[in-house]
Amino acid sequence: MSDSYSRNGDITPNGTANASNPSLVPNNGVPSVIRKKLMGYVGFANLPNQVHRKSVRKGFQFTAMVVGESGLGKSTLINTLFNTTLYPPKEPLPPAAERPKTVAIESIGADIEENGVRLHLTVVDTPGFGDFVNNDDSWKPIVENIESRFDSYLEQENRVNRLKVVDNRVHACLYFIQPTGHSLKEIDIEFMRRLHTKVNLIPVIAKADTMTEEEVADFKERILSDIAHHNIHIFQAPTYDNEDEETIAEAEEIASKIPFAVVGSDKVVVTPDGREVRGRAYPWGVVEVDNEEHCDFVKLRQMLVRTYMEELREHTNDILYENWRTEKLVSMGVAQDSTVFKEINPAARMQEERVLHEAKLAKMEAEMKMVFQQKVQEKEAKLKQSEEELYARHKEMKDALEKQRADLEEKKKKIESGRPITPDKATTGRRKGFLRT
Ligand SMILES: Nc1nc2c(ncn2[C@@H]2O[C@H](COP(=O)(O)OP(=O)(O)OP(=O)(O)O)[C@@H](O)[C@H]2O)c(=O)[nH]1
Repeated sequence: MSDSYSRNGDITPNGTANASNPSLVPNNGVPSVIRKKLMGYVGFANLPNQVHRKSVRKGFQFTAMVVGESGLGKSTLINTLFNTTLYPPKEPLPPAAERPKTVAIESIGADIEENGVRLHLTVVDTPGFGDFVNNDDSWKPIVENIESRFDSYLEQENRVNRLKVVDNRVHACLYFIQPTGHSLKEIDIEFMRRLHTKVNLIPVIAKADTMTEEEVADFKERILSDIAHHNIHIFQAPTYDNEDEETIAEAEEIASKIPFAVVGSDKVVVTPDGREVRGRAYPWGVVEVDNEEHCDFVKLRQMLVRTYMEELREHTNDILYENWRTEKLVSMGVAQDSTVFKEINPAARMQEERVLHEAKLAKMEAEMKMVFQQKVQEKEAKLKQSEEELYARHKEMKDALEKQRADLEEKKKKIESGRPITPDKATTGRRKGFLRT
């Protein structure tokens, strides 16, 4: 079967491979992707359906946090977003003196189902935020709550049995900005600055029906410039290279509406032309929640629920939680083992190989030096020994000559004094040799 394919999967007329395939050109040693066309149905096109079936069976967990001053319409918007009365109608607020003096954190959980898909939704409310005379530390209990959720996840990850990990981490934080029409307040900036590395921030302009279209546009511009000025990172809908134009256009359109100017209402009203819509009725007309010309509610729902809920969960897990976890473990003195990354980082691997090679060369050089020194020492020792031997022989010969000279001196003296010279035993004695001949 494979004989009739080229490496890029094109079937050539004569059944041979297409050698001019650019995908085979080595790319700095990194193997290129080889594309294959199939001759028949294999079955992996069903993978998305498998994932879908499994996910539907398991259901989904999503935790959204709502932060903003009292009365900005947080509960109403959550009810409107998930089309349910998650928050029952509220009692009027007690007098200021009787209200708690700190920001409280309250969660409401609900299992909701749409077309057979189950979602366990948790909404974390933060009553009291921004409601005090001094709101300097309003962000603190919220950061602590987000971090304690990370802590609980880390603790579950570190357990021996990790089969039942419950993800209570906050996946998105809707931050409600008061529709003042000016720019961000100190408390807004402080909150976003403290939270943007820990949670996916989605800023919304509350009760946008209280402003005109132009006021909303100007306000958005000022908010965005404040956000950019303070280097605050807000969640952006991601786009991928291989996505179709429609998806990219949708992501761009959603991004263009941030901060979302929203209107919330869980009531159905009748429009002048007789339609029943979710909205707010005014003497001058009806503001429709689900009408994109009236507000950005639809785009917010698209971002939070319809299109990017999974991206929000993924970004929380892969980036925000991962960064927090790294910082936490480093602060606890747990060091990162860099060798873990050597397989996935070719540059680091090459560097490591170079260091090893250099070390090997240095070792060889040291060994050669040692052998050389040893040989020199041996040669020196031999030379010294033969020098000593020569010296000894020289001394011996010198002594012998001295003795000979002394003997001759004595003979000479005797001759001069007229005494007969006693022949030397060695020279006068009869030699056996003479007698025999
Ligand atoms: N004009 C207008 N009013 C709204 C909007 N959303 C909610 N409201 C009204 O504002 C009031 C407060 O709304 P809530 O949803 O209770 O506000 P909240 O932010 O949850 O208030 P707290 O629970 O006190 O923090 C209610 O009377 C709502 O009907 C909106 O988009 N526009």
